[in-house]
Amino acid sequence: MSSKFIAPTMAGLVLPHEEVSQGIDMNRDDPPKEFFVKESAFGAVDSSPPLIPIPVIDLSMLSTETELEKLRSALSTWGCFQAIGHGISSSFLDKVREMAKDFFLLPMEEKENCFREAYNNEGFGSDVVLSKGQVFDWCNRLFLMVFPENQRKVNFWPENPKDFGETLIEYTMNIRSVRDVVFKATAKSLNLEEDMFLKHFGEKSTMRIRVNFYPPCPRTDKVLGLKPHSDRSGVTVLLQDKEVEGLQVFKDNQWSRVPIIPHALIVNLGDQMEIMTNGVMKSPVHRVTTNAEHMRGSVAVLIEPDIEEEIGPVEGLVNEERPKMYKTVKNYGHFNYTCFQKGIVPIDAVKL
Ligand SMILES: O=C(O)CCC(=O)C(=O)O
Ligand SMILES: [Fe+2]
Repeated sequence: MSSKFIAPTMAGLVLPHEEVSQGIDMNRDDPPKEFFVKESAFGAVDSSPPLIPIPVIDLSMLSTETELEKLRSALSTWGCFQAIGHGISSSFLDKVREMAKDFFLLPMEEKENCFREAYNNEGFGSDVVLSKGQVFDWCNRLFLMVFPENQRKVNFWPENPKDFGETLIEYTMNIRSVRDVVFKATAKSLNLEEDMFLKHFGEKSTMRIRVNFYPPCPRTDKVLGLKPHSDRSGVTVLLQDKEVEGLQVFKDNQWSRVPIIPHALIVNLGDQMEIMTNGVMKSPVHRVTTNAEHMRGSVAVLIEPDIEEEIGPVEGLVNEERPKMYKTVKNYGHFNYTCFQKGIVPIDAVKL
């Protein structure tokens, strides 16, 4: 029914939707007002708040009590950390970064083959338009299901760069091993059975990839690369740009810039892990600022439970002192999407 949309671009950015982009003077230097952030509980756009480093965890040391305790503390305060000792080579991480950049730098005619449909987020494009007055992100993304294999929509997969698909699959398989290590250690740090989270995520746990691309933006004071949000996933593993900063995490009522550690992967808990841990561990609110001179890229792998699995606080984390704080939900991804359409914060809607 809905056909692929062809939107004009501004400063190398595909604009969200024909309806939005119509009437915009493409020769102006300023981004359209639809990109200007509004006042919110998360304060103004500030691209240089304090650089308070998020914790660094060595995944190869998680067999020690000290590192396990650091993990528990990181996830119950920040909800995220920089993972080192993950076993993926720096050269392979660089290859993934290059592959993402090469795709975005292709001429628009080549990227058109991957354009998403108007109301579906799989494929390449800008924000899906969900409501009137929506503020748009200064970001284009390529969003693809990688696992389970039978759910891949290969018609959206780039044919160029040539080894895109192969690299993407290899990278996601590497991240699956990172997931297993993190889930087992997280369970252990909470005195739960080691396979607790892996079992709940199920055999058909999904892994989607979101390749984010932020072109330079002339109004860094008004426009965000990505608005404040917490991830809907169970856990997100993020490969940051090696040179251009932009990610910020909201903690204790203030934003902190996340420093670049070139070889690290950022592990970020999503809402579904906050629910499963009965709020012991956090799904942090984060955002991305823009940069006036440089483009920035990032590659996020979003790991979610099988949509048939019911997700709720796990046994062992609900007791008299800590009663059940979240409802049990199925297909949180869909629930999250409908909340956004109604302007509701998804995680708040499942709190008891
Ligand atoms: O680009 C980044 O650093 C963050 C991306 C992100 O938060 C997301 O894709 O959900
Ligand atoms: Fe995110």
